Amino acid sequence: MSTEGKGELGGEQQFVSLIHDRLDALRTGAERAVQAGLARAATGLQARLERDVTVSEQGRTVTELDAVESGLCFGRIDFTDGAAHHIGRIGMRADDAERTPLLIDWRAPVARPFYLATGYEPMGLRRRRHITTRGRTVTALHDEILDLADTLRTGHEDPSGDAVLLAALNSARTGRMADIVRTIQAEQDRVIRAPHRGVLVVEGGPGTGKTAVALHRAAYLLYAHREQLARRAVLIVGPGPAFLNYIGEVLPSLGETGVWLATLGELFPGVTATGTDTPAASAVKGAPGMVDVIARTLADRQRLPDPVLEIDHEDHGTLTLDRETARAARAGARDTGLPHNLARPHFAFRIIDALTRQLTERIGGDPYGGPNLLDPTDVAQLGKEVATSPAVQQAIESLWPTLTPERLVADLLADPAHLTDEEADAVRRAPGTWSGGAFTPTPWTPADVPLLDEAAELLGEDDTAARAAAERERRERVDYAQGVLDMAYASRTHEFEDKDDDESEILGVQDIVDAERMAERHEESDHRTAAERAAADRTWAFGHIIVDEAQELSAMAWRLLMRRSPTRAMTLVGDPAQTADAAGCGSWETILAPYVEDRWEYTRLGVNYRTPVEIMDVAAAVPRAADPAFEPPGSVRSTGVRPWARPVVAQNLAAAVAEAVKAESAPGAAEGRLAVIAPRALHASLVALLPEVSAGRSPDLTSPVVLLDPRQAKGLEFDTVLVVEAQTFADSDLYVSLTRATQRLGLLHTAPLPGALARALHGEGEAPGADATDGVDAAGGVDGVDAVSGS
Ligand SMILES: Nc1ncnc2c1ncn2[C@@H]1O[C@H](COP(=O)(O)OP(=O)(O)OP(=O)(O)O)[C@@H](O)[C@H]1O
Repeated sequence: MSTEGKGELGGEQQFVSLIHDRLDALRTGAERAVQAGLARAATGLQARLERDVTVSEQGRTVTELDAVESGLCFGRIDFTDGAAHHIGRIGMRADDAERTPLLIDWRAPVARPFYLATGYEPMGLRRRRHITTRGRTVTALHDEILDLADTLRTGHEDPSGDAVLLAALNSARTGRMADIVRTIQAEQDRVIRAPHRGVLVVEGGPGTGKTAVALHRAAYLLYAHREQLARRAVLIVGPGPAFLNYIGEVLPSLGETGVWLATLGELFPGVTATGTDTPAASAVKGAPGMVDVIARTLADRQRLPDPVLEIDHEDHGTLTLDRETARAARAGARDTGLPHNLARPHFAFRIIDALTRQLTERIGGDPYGGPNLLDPTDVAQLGKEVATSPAVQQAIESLWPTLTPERLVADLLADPAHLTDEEADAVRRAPGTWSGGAFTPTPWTPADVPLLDEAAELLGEDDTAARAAAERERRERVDYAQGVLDMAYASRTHEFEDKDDDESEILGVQDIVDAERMAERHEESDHRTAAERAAADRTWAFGHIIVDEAQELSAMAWRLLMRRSPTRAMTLVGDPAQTADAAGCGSWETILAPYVEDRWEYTRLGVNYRTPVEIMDVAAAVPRAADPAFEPPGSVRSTGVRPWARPVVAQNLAAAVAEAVKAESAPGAAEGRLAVIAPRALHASLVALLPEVSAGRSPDLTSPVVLLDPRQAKGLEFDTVLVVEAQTFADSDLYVSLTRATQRLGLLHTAPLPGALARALHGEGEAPGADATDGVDAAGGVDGVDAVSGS
């Protein structure tokens, strides 16, 4: 056996320094281009356009290059045929004539053996190397020998092949999710690189990497289908603002900034959903029956006179509109099949026509039964007068009002019809409150957003005025562009003029671009990314949609998402055992059948990378109580630290939590971040005793101690978790809360814990202390050992 390890670290250091120099050069180039662009006085349309495009594109490049700096190169694969590639966050080429590849993008097909090769299936590899860096310094190498006949050794061998993975999993959390690009596991890689078309469902228990995989899949899809997806944008839907903050850095660290991360509550432009619903309200609002309820509420707004409507026409006295005439007009408008606001002119036309006939009859009617005395011009004039009469317009508005989605849904919630009494009571709410002469609208909730979207579909947007304005603007741009072209023609060079135009090979700008095209190009100079434009457009069709915690979405939410995904290119990740929302939609079959029937793929992730086995054994007792066959995903780690539980008397609860936080933050306990997960009703009292804590709707997760309610904890993770009053949590909330810790878990409770959980904590058969005692004293120190059971 020989060793080629001498100088291996030095060799890799040389390479890493080289690619960082190259990164610097690329960044400097982009920064200079931005500076030069900003300094350039661009007067013409074309020049302005070019300048703006350069500044925004190069600006984005600078941001992207900055973000991939850390851990730029993390791997190397050596093939048995002597070829070798370094793998990194982005692809880079040398600045030579051949543009020699330096660093291979982790998403490139050639990088795949880095993630998939095994001793059994080496995929042509002799060796896989993990390169660990701090800043620009190489600090460690871990080599796996995949060609068993290979006797060369480097001195950096990692026989188990999981040292880098375990180091990543054991490292202290930062409050921001990190990418897993260095250690993607084979089952995850297959999901990440699955075909872009169609619906892919990825199911897996807590900590199996569903979120990580979803994010890396977005980056992969953008790499593999850049042309298409950069234009149509990728949307990732996550459960809440705290979660989006938590995952916000992953995609930039992979060099991707063009993905829109949003909660359901953000998917209706112009509406910020800051309100919350009771579980009963969200269940009613999410049910599929709401489609019918909204449609019927809208139909109610298309009213009929009862029995007649008297219209006081300014010039011609009272006109009467009877129920039958209005009904015929309504039927005609409905028969157009157009949305409400677009069908309104059809209704109005029929009403105006009927009223004009009435007036024509009154003014020109022959009492002896002869033909009407008015000629067609008089009738047309009368029609005009009727149509422009404010009283007539008002009558039409009262029967077929122009509606906004906000108006329709607010009215529905204020006075819910077509629901059972119980459902109506659950959702009923005032549109707002008056105070000191000012009206404050009731905030929208996330469950309102799909209702607004549904209403918007039924209402349609009367965009006649907007389209006319857009056409006016376009004409102005064309005229301006024509002016620019005329000037360009007038100022063409003498040489050019000396030549016969037809034969000339020198093309002027007017030869290659006409005014229409130039105006279009100006319009294209909307420098927002596709993701930014998509965020502002309710009708945007996304190139791909990824839904995290997909099990939470209601039937109404799925309707909204499917509208945004006409091609049905979607990745849905979730875990039915963690379903918390009462409106959560049940099985994947139920969710997907209306949209794709059974044409969807299903895959499972089976390894838990987050929660050590000691914690998972306890957490699994919760779903197992309802389903004895329940099997959690197998944990990849064990810490030797058992979760603890401590009963406390109610009046001491906040003090006991503060004490536990202190003890769990002391040297010797886990480093990193600690979360207290407690019912919202306790937050005020806990905040009072935890001065350093970050709490609220979107707490700062990078703070050492964070206070969350169980719903906010969804998708997050911390080194240490303290669950307070677990016995009050719904099962799924409890399961989620218990599976958030990477190192240590403690429970504080003022009443007995659910039996199955207590037994798991205390060891089978041992009854927990049901009566609360003063836990602070009884705890006898929070050393990670259960003070109650004494285990
Ligand atoms: N291949 C991997 N390499 C390193 N870390 C990983 C890997 N896969 C997952 N992890 C880590 O495991 C933890 C759990 O991952 P993630 O949050 O994606 O799981 P999840 O399935 O979405 O969990 P939950 O459903 O409980 O929210 C994260 O810290 C993630 O970085």
